[in-house]
Amino acid sequence: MNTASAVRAPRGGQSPILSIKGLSKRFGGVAAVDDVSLDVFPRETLAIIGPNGAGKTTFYNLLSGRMKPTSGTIMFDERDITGMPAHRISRLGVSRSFQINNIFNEMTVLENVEVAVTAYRGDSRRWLNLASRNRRVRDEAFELLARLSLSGLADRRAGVISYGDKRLVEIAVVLATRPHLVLLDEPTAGMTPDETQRVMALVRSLAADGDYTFLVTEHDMQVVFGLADRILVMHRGRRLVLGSPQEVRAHPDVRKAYLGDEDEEIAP
Ligand SMILES: Nc1ncnc2c1ncn2[C@@H]1O[C@H](COP(=O)(O)OP(=O)(O)OP(=O)(O)O)[C@@H](O)[C@H]1O
Repeated sequence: MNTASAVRAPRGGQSPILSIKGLSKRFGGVAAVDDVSLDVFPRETLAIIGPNGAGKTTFYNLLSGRMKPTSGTIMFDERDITGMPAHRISRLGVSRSFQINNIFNEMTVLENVEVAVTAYRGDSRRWLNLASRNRRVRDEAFELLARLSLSGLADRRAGVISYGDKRLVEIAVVLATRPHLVLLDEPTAGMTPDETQRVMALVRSLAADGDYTFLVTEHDMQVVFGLADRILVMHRGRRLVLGSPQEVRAHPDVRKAYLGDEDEEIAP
């Protein structure tokens, strides 16, 4: 059981940070996302699960602006972001990490984070001279690396660090854009058990201390049940069940439609 969920579960009266109504995306005859409505509350961690083809990736593509929905609305922080281009959504505070590593292998770990900090800042610090601007970017990048226990790797070339560390650097790059809503795409895929534990501890501590709301797609049920305050189960594009880990684990439709009869898969 996720003990943090009792503290961070959405409270009555709290405004959602993300409010989705009747969201659909069709590809010809296929409804990849089919009339999904959902509220996500500040500082909760919501896992999105479902079998292959359930619509998880398409759902992320709609939220991050990579695809425009066929119908429905997406409100983020009380602003309508439906169909907005990805760069504008990212500027508003929605950031997405990808399953595939997208950091620069030839640069050091620190430089990778500095690039992200600089890109986020744009020209907002034009008034500073170059030296102090660089120093501030470096300080912020160092701070992020420390937060993720990556300081020891700051001067290593990103191409030579372990796969698990690369994924953590990627999370640092995502956080450098100062998001409020973070979309994590299979954050522990391909990781060793130790690396998986590190990522889980990191997400838990960021969710507990920081001003972050996480959506997490993940196939590893131990990770899902270990991290999530609530779980959305998708099936054939539709919202099948939304509830606490306990509710989802006990729900007969989840076992039938998603997990089949393989009970051990849902019991972490
Ligand atoms: N660009 C596209 N063109 C046509 N069909 C698509 C496209 N993208 C997704 N689909 C279809 O939409 C459905 C949902 O796919 P999606 O990739 O969103 O599912 P998923 O839950 O992310 O699956 P997985 O766990 O395998 O990544 C599938 O039937 C898929 O074939």
